[in-house]
Amino acid sequence: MQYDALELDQVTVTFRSPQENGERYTAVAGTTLKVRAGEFVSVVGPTGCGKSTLLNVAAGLLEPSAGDVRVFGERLAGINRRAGYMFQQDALMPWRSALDNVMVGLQYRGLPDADARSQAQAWLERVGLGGFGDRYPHQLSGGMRKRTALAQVLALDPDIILMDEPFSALDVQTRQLMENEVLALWAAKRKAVLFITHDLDEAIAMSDRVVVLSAGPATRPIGEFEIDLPRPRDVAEVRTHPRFVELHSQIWAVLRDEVLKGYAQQLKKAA
Ligand SMILES: Nc1ncnc2c1ncn2[C@@H]1O[C@H](COP(=O)(O)OP(=O)(O)OP(=O)(O)O)[C@@H](O)[C@H]1O
Repeated sequence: MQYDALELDQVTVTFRSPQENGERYTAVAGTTLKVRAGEFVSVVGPTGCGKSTLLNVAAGLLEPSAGDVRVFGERLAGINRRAGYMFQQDALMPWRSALDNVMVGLQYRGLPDADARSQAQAWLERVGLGGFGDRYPHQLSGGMRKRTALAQVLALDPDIILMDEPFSALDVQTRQLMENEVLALWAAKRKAVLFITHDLDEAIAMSDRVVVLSAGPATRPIGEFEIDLPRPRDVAEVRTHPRFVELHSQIWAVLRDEVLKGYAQQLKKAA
């Protein structure tokens, strides 16, 4: 039997209020979500609905209040060692060069320095940064830092890649370049990907499947769509495909009300 790479089974996450007044906030409720081996799944939902919370649960950084996480059929306890995680913000160490940043995970794994260095260099070349290994993060552009972070994750050859709005801080052109690069790398290695975004166009262009979350509290999936667009895809070109337009309007019909609810909640919180 082939297990799913990742399975969130009836996951609920309840946070205690930071004010210590005993209040609780259920961010995610009874969520079941699966990513098959080699599948690219995006999760979209309104701002603040619980997307990062779900990813943190999948990474094993946050223990669900109820429900289970299974990784290739095994119940997850602690950190998900088969997953690599790419965050919204840069997670590069500012005091290490790009090469040293990519090397560090390999060194932690016990690889001799010379091997770690040559593998890290090969990954930097694959993401187009072969000549930039000696630069420090502050000497790199936003896109280059993202490429370094990508090399850092991919160098560890994880079976599952978790990405939390990794390109949201980039300008549109750099973002599309990065999206295409991720798709090309993914096509070569076919890892399971769980990709979080609030950008529906990005989700459709990249994915095999898009899962729509409801507005919080007690967020849960309210729609799931197979993205049957041909591959390989160019994320800019695929947007003009008639099927893309059709899928976009189908998914937006489900997402729209939730986005409005999410927005109204944000306004209430801010008042
Ligand atoms: N550690 C925490 N303690 C209390 N509440 C939290 C905690 N982490 C998240 N929350 C709340 O849970 C909800 C979901 O947060 P989360 O960051 O998962 O949303 P998101 O969909 O990723 O948001 P965004 O789209 O803005 O990135 C929010 O209302 C948030 O305030």
